[in-house]
Amino acid sequence: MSQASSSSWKSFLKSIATFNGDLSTLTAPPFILSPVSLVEFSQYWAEHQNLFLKPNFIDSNNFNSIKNELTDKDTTTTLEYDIPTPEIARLLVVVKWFMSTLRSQYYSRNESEGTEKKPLNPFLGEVFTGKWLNKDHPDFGETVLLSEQVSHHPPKTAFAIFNDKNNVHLQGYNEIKTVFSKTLTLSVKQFGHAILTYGNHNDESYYITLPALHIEGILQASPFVELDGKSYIQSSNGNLCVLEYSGRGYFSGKKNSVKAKIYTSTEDYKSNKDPLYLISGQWSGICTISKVVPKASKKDSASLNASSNSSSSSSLTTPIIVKDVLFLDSSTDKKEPLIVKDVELQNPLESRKAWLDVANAIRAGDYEKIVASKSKIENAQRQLRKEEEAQGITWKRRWFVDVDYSKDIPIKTKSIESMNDAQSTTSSTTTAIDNLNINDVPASSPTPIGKSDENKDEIIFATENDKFIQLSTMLGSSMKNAQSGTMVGDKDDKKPNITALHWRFQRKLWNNEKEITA
Ligand SMILES: CCC(=O)OC[C@H](C)CC[C@H]1O[C@H]2C[C@H]3[C@@H]4CC=C5C[C@@H](O)CC[C@]5(C)[C@H]4CC[C@]3(C)[C@H]2[C@@H]1C
Repeated sequence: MSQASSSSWKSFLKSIATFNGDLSTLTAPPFILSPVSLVEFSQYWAEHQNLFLKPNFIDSNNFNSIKNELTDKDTTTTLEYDIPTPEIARLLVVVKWFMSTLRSQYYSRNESEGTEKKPLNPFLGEVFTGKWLNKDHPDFGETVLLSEQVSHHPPKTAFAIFNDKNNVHLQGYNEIKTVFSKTLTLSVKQFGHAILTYGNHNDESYYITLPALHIEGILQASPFVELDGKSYIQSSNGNLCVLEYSGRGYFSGKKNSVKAKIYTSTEDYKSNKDPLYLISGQWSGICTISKVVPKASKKDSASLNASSNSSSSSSLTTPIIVKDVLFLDSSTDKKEPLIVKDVELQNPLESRKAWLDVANAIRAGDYEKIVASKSKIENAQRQLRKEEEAQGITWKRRWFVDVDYSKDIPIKTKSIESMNDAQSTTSSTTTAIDNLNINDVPASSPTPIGKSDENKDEIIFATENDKFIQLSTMLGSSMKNAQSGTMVGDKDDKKPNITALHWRFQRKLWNNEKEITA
């Protein structure tokens, strides 16, 4: 009997009818449950270590060699035009890395288990750590992954991925809001973002917004993700990549379709100029790249039109797409395995140890045991919250703090600047925030608006040269807690009383960590 016609799936679909927005209230049948917790999903940001670290090795001496990697499988056809600058070469590889993460993030359960699955809902304070050893690439060195559930109501996961040998670090956080459509498609809006920094290139940074998505196929009990709308990669050197997603029936009629356009400035994008490159295909498979030869400027085309017949003038008004060559095949690009400690060596807060009984029950398809072992964890959490409430304290986040970017709250540069002076040469504020001691925020500072009830006392303030402020300003995107990719002036950006709190990694907290190792 197909799963779709099973009575358990039918009653599950009925329960969706009364869905209240909190996914954890839905008890899905065992076959759709994943034994993996959502806190593990942060690993999907860097499984392609070769692409994640490569921009670090691209500089003014070797940047044009990227062309040799943008070739067709027959390696005879390469991208015809030279890469214009090292910055564009690095952005092309950052885009290649980002597109490789999409297959990991949104397709890997389909690949390994046949369909999308419902992940375990992490408890507050749940952590997941691991390492990519990169043994085949001594020049890479190790990359560390830290992931922490910084909020349970609503669920928010913060992550930090760093490679000290090459001074490359990625940090970010994610929150989702979900709603079912009448056709039982689950629409998912993402909140949060990621910031990628290449320290060896003068802290060159990339602000990465998170795409919206929806889950199709729930009715047929074979769910899969489709990405929607646009997402952005804004570089601190001005270059920009805009990605646009669609499913079957849109641009190419294929599922998991994506079009990415590379611009040398956000202004070019906003004034509808031609992109430098067009990358298109499927984020779960093959994408090709083409050089876009810009339309002639109005003046040129007018003079040329005067001397040539009308047929050639049409060639001056539309960009010429020069030859598609292979950009990325995310289904074959090599993944580096993440090394995770054995469960016996894990702390009780570490995901695979905490969920061990539940994960085994899910793998055994033992419904009663799933319910019993899950409620044991949930009851223990409820008890913890009650005790904290009674003592008037809140759960202490381990490696992340909530930074307030509200413009209307004075940015406490004094105390932070004096902190910075003490640190001598730090340039980027992420370092300042990394080393900021959250007790240094003046007690007199007003409690910023709209604190979530789980983290009243962990707010620190942004400082003026914060990467997030710089990059959001370049992109023109909202710094508030609006859906990822919202632009300043959009409806969501103008909501009254909307907060501007974003989770930030504090390296000092990890350096002082005594109980948990990567
Ligand atoms: C709730 C109804 C239900 O259980 O239906 C079962 C179906 C499996 C569909 C619902 C689940 O689908 C999962 C897909 C998950 C997203 C996958 C990838 C990411 C990217 C990552 O960086 C952040 C998290 C995110 C957005 C996952 C969020 C949770 C999703 C939507 C799961 C759904 C519960």
